[in-house]
Amino acid sequence: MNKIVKRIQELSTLANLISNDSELIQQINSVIEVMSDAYRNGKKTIFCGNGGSAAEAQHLAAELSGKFLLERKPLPAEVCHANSSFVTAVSNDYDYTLVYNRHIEAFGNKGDVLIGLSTSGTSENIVKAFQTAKEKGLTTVSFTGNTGGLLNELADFCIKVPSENVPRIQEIHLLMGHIICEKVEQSLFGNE
Ligand SMILES: O=C(CO)[C@@H](O)[C@H](O)[C@H](O)[C@H](O)COP(=O)(O)O
Ligand SMILES: [Zn+2]
Repeated sequence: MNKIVKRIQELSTLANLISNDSELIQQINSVIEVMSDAYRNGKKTIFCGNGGSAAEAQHLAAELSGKFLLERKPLPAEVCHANSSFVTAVSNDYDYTLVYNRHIEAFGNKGDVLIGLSTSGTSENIVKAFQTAKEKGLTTVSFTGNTGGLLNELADFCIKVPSENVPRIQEIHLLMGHIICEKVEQSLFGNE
């Protein structure tokens, strides 16, 4: 089969699989409720990820804090890697695995929601951030691949994409993130 067609079909097969996964759909619904409640209580969302998942994290944060589908007020959302001076200083003076953890120490507050995107679920900087987030009373949500890795046990909600294919998992993460942004926006501003 043509490689291009094969890749497209991998994604559509995976999307089809999760569209029939009632447990996963229920988890997405729970995350929408948790985030909407957090915003109603004046809290924020913090996203984190590495590599392509860092780009997805900041993409989703911008949908909330900038603009998505509705005309409405901005919702506070940020990523752990946006300040390059902070990232380089903490990496240089301490360790890269502590960067996101330190961001949560500095900016995470009880009732905020931390969303970590990690295909393996084992990225050490995300794991450490989740440990600190738990101690500080944030609600933790992970988007992972099929096993959930270490984040499966650590996160309050671990949404596992049933695949080991890193780019396809990331593409589904973005789909789920977009759905969550749409529904949170709808739940907070839908009747305005
Ligand atoms: O975008 C990609 C692969 O599609 C890469 O940049 C990928 O995100 C990086 O290798 C990450 O470091 C992988 O981390 P994780 O998903 O295991 O947490
Ligand atoms: Zn990529």
